[in-house]
Amino acid sequence: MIKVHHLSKTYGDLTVLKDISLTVTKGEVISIIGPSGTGKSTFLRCLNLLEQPSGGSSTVDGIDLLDKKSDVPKIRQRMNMVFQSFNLFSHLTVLENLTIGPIKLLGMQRGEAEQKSLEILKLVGLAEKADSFPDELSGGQKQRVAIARCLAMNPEIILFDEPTSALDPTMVSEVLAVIRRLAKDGMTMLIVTHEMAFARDVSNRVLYMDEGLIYEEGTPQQIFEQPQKEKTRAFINRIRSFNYRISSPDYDLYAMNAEIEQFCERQILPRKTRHNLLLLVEELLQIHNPLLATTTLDLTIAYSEKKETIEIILEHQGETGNLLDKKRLPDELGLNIITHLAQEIDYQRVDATNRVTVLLKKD
Ligand SMILES: Nc1ncnc2c1ncn2[C@@H]1O[C@H](COP(=O)(O)OP(=O)(O)OP(=O)(O)O)[C@@H](O)[C@H]1O
Repeated sequence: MIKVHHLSKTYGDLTVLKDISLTVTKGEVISIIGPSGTGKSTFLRCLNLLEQPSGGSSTVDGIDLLDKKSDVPKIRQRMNMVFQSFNLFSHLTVLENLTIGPIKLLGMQRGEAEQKSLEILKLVGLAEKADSFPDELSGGQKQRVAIARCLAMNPEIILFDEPTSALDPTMVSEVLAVIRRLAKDGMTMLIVTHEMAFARDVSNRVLYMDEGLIYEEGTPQQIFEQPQKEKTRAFINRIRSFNYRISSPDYDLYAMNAEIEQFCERQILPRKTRHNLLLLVEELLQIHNPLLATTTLDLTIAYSEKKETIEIILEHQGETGNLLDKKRLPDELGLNIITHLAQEIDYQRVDATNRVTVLLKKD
């Protein structure tokens, strides 16, 4: 679908992309990770010609992107991009933001464009906001509109440039849930992201970029669990999230806590943060303990260096239900401790999984 050969990009004396080669096939979901300033965004921008590559070649379904005669608007329609900063038209309603592209660029009739756009808004959970203006929406909703607008152009590939970086931590999950849904529906996507837990579970391939190259690539398992090269290892060690599967009510709490302590050490977290994190995890597990008789619990602790946030995610299959719901608890003692330590608590049902996400309060 996309074939990139020896692509390079320089700005004056600065070589940002040295030599990038990549083949993307239909239905692939590829996450691009790596330290800041290593050219991840530049690479995406070169792909849909927001930046002119300095050398190499790049084709989409055989169309040469660097051929001056190629139809750039058409290329951008097929390979549409979602930006960090939403880029919505503030003077247009949500629906108009979606219909303007299909009407003006694809020549679609207004009625058809509106009908299709409403269906897409439903898909991203925002049908009731069709007549709102972007300023009336939260950051997460704006980004979901931006994704819907991108879908309205009926792209074959979507390029996401750090779609959650401009969002408050509490709004990240709603946007990631929409991208997950697209992945499930088979959309081909390239996603530059700093959300490692997400990159790990949504992608079938992960590219680690450094030194102007795709320094290492592999399955999420290979890149996150067994990176082969020194720089990848160092990067992953810095950002890696902690995962622990608990499958019995008699699980070894001490062993798990020791691993969490080790993880905190690697992230160089202050002692008070470690203490609060352990306490929060303990209380959450206490409340969820009855589930262990019938199902497993997946615990993830994700530390974002960039945002300096720690998220605790507890996932379990089975019936829909939020165990942190006051009405379901015999007493509120544990919940009070959790509420005291948490900045935000969120419950979602995603793909038959119950997911509780708790953001640890900052010191
Ligand atoms: N238009 C430009 N002119 C000059 N230098 C630029 C331009 N755009 C990007 N750069 C430089 O290119 C390098 C790579 O930037 P880029 O935004 O692609 O990195 P990144 O890996 O996406 O970083 P981050 O994760 O922080 O977004 C940086 O050093 C940046 O300053």
